[in-house]
Amino acid sequence: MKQLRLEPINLINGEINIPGSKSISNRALLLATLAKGKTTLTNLLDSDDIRYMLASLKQLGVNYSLSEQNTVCEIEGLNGVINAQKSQALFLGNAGTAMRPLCAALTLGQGEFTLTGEPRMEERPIGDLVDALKQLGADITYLKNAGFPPLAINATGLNGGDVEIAGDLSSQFLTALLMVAPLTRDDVNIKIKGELVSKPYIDITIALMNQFGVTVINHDYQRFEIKRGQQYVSPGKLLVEGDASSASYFLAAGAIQGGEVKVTGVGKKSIQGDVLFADALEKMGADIEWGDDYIIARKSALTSIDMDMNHIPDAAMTIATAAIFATGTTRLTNIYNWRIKETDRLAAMAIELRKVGAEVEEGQDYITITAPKVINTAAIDTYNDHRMAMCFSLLAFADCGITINDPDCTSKTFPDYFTQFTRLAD
Ligand SMILES: O=C(O)C1=C[C@@H](OP(=O)(O)O)[C@@H](O)[C@H](O)C1
Ligand SMILES: C=C(OP(=O)(O)O)C(=O)O
Repeated sequence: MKQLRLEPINLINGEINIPGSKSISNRALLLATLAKGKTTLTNLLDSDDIRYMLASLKQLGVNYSLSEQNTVCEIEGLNGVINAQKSQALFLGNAGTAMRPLCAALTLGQGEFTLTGEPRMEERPIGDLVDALKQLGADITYLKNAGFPPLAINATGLNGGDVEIAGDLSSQFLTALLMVAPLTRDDVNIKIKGELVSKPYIDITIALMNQFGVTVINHDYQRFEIKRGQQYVSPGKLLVEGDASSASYFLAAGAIQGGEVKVTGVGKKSIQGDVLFADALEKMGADIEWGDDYIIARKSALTSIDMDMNHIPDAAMTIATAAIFATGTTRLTNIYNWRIKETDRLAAMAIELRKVGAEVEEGQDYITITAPKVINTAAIDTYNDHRMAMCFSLLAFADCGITINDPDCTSKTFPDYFTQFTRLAD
């Protein structure tokens, strides 16, 4: 296994233009496919999760061209649903933002499809989405375990109408349902069962649907209405914002060991909820400056926080490792769904934080972290989870440095993360 040794970093400084948002890239690719007209996406993310979406679209006959760096994509919209003459088997890695939306989108047209993924994808639930799509007439079969990929879809189009969907495991199910709703045969009225998690991701979905000309009426995240007869229309050009979750590592770095770090491509005008990570960091004592299109974090003494992190589950992992550099006990709550992401992140985080000497309490849906008096160096296991690798890079600010096992797992969302991180430390 490859290992990356990060020697102690005494100062981190400078500016980084954050690569495109994963959440926006994959949503925009799918909406551009369904839309009328040609869309040019700029600052598209070039990473595994986006490659799975792009490869699937190609296999489904969507015409697009990519620039040399894979960051500009011109897509010819289908002006409607995806149909396939012969059955198609799509492999979607471990990309939730490809698996869930494509599962829904493929039920809209005609054809036979199978959706498969990496072993971990087969442990990540999709039953709540499948149940909702079945209420609208979808024919979906589980090929291994009920409630989980791989799936077989026999598509004949979706009826509209009233539909209930559980919201308490993942917002991606609702995102997928919302995106297909305008292309069903009737109005769609969605009722959320249970408390919806990760709400800001629904705001991203609705904002992008708006940019493609479709209106969603949101009744306080409990009911959503989508009127029939709406059509996705290309906005022409669409600039993908920098990824706010990816920005979190650099902002935390600035707060712990700046100098100052400026992230560009994401700022106060962002549609991504993960920019609220900067507020959480500020609560810990960081000196934060906001611009329309940038955020700066400067070094300050950090103290612990006790915070509900349901709205920023991905960036919350960065707070967990930043807590090693804060006084007091940090408590991150309402994060049950960390357990069903790339790995069981609550278990993995607890094990790895203990390796560096932290006192950790792992609850079913929370974690508390007390920094050690002396931080130990360790070889951090990353569980094929890009965010485990990236958030533990902050341990390079300890006097003893850190070793990251399998650092290349960042390819899911940020292939050259460690090059960029160490560049700012030079
Ligand atoms: O819709 C999205 O783009 C995402 C939603 C979140 O998932 P959950 O809704 O499952 O928390 C987040 O963790 C994931 O990285 C991306
Ligand atoms: C949960 C994540 O990914 P996915 O889109 O596969 O759910 C993540 O990127 O942290």
